[in-house]
Amino acid sequence: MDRTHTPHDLNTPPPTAPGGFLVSLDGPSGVGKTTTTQQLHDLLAAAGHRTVLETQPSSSPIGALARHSTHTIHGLALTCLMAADRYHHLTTTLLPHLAAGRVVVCDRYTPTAFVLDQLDGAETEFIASLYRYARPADLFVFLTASPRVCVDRARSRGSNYSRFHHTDTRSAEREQALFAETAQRYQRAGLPVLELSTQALATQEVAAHIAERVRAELVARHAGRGRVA
Ligand SMILES: Nc1ncnc2c1ncn2[C@@H]1O[C@H](COP(=O)(O)OP(=O)(O)OP(=O)(O)O)[C@@H](O)[C@H]1O
Ligand SMILES: Cc1cn([C@H]2C[C@H](O)[C@@H](COP(=O)(O)O)O2)c(=O)[nH]c1=O
Repeated sequence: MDRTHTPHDLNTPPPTAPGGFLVSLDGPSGVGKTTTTQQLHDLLAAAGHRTVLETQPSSSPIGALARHSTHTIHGLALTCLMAADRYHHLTTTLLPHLAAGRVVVCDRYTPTAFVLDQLDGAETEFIASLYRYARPADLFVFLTASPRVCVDRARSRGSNYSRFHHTDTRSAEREQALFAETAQRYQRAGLPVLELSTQALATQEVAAHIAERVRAELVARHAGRGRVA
């Protein structure tokens, strides 16, 4: 890995991001998405990137409805509600940020749909066609940890308001398996995927690792080398 310009080199301007850069973080409940997203945002901003932090479901009225309705809305209705929020979020918020050249760090994106919508009965072909027009992320980060660790973290954090905030290991195992399948699906499709365990690394280290990959992708893009493998 090229370490000549780490995110901590505040004296060297970071590579710019014409067209913006979208990095999404997905993974099972309790794996550390929200914590890592915040730290990644802060790290990139400290390195001089124009960075915004976004979350899905979004903060719009559609997103608020989706986020707080997992106990009352099920199956395809929830799948479609999440898709409505995601497209609304894209057109009103994510795409304008990207057009302005910002680095957007997003807590959950389309990979979550492949997992949670499947858990609710949707077929993968249906989910794939639903998101045919969604701009892919420039880097899809999949955070991993053992189901036991995820359940323990979610339990100790509290505030488990959703039926997808699993507090039993069997559900967490199923969720973890679907995230692993989804990461493979994205890789097979040629999309840029980074799988990273949060089990052995402190949150700062996880965020630093992702920030380094973002920088490497931007450097490669800048140099006309396309993407980091
Ligand atoms: N790398 C880590 N090492 C140890 N603990 C962590 C790590 N990352 C997050 N945590 C802790 O795990 C708990 C869950 O983290 P967080 O809320 O960020 O997970 P999440 O993936 O966003 O969960 P959910 O999808 O359920 O909202 C928090 O108490 C957080 O402090
Ligand atoms: C993006 C997305 C989210 N959900 C559900 C999963 C959770 O219940 C909430 C998100 O809250 P968290 O604090 O990030 O865990 O929304 C969903 O069902 N489908 C989706 O695509």
